[in-house]
Amino acid sequence: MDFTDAPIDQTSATNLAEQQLTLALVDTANDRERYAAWHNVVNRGFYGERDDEKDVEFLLNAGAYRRTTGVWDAAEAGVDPVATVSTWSTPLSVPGGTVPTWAISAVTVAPTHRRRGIARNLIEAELRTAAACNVPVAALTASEATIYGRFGFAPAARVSKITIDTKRASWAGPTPTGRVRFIELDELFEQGPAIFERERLQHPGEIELGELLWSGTIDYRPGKEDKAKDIRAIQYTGAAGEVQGVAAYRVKEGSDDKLTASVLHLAAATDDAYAALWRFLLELDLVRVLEADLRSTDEPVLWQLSDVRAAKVAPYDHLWLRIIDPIAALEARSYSRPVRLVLDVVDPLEFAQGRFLLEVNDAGSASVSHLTENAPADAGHLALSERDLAQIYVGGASATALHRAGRITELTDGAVAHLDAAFHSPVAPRLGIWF
Ligand SMILES: CC(=O)SCCNC(=O)CCNC(=O)[C@H](O)C(C)(C)COP(=O)(O)OP(=O)(O)OC[C@H]1O[C@@H](n2cnc3c(N)ncnc32)[C@H](O)[C@@H]1OP(=O)(O)O
Repeated sequence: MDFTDAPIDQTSATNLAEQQLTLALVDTANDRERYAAWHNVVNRGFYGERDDEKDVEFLLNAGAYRRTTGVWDAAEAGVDPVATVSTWSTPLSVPGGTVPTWAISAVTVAPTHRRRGIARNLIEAELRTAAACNVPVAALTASEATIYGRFGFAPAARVSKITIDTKRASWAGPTPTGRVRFIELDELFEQGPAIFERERLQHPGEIELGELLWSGTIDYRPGKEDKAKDIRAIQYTGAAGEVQGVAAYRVKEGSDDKLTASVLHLAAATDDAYAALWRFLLELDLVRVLEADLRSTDEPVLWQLSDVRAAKVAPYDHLWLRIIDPIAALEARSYSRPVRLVLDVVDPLEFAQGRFLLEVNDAGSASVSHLTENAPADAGHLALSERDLAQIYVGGASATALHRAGRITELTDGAVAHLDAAFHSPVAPRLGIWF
């Protein structure tokens, strides 16, 4: 079953009906009024501005492919829902490939209806629907770190906010022979997704970028140029003239009167583009501070500065994952070491519950089976929660650290070290966008 065809989850629909609430999908192809209302409720939920006609036009074109779900209260007049959620299936980059993933976004519950279990019903419905569509992983970016652990999500990839004192550091990286030039925002809008797409597959933790997410990333929507007057865009082309990278930035006065260049996004499909775009930004005249958010925790630019202390790096949780089907999820990625491990996974919501034998061959491919009997004596053995599994899944967390934190239990000697060695990703996972 495709994610767009899946019906509304009956368990949550029944639960919500007890409060005279209706769980339903918005027909984005035919019901413009309801979609516009739904989106304005999302904006209100995140304290954003109301949409105008141009926004609705853009959002309908760029966002209609998603499952647009709302909750309506029979006691409320009009078409505004009291809760919203937007979901779609997307490939998530994992070491060695991608895994189909249920992306969850735009979760809001109106302040008039908060803490009545509406969000719980929405999220659990999405997990059940993803399972029914055979999508083994769910993903989200969280407004607050305290909400989603109870649903089995864990912070699987951290990102960094990097702040560079540009007067202290000069460029110490390579000098590519291609060219950096300014481009208009509509060119940036067109070129970005293809570059991002090439870059995405090199980084575990990234999801596919469509127009809607790209527009949010660069803070620009076609037809809304007036809102983006201060955004500048650049492009790097290689010696043969092919576009290899793009970046967008704003320069403004920071709190201490220093001109600050804030990078909205830098996408580089090659190391040359990466170096050329960072160098351009680092050498902007008059600018004293360069800041870039949603960067990797292992960003090469830190090793391209003459003074490493010129950069402050602040890491934080960003990509949250939830394992729905451990067999499909674990078989979708590759591993850094051959191992034979039994994982006893405890999951209060039962999606990932069970004993699994993970066998990784010399080529790093896994075969995973569900065990109903005792763990084989010749395999390493561990016990962990569904959240621990999600946290280590793309290589963004250390199993050793989770073991020392009292979360992963080692049932045979050395099993944690084997788990760590196998799950390690040479490229630090990251997610360079919000969704
Ligand atoms: C993926 C995303 O879209 S992230 C964006 C999340 N949305 C926002 O931050 C927008 C503003 N906030 C909201 O719209 C709402 O407060 C929501 C969506 C966070 C919560 O909606 P509610 O319907 O009030 O949540 P609900 O009543 O279902 O609570 C479910 C559980 O989460 C807990 N919870 C709800 N909100 C929060 C919170 N902000 N922080 C910590 N725990 C929370 C509840 O205590 C409850 O816990 P329990 O069931 O384990 O006892």
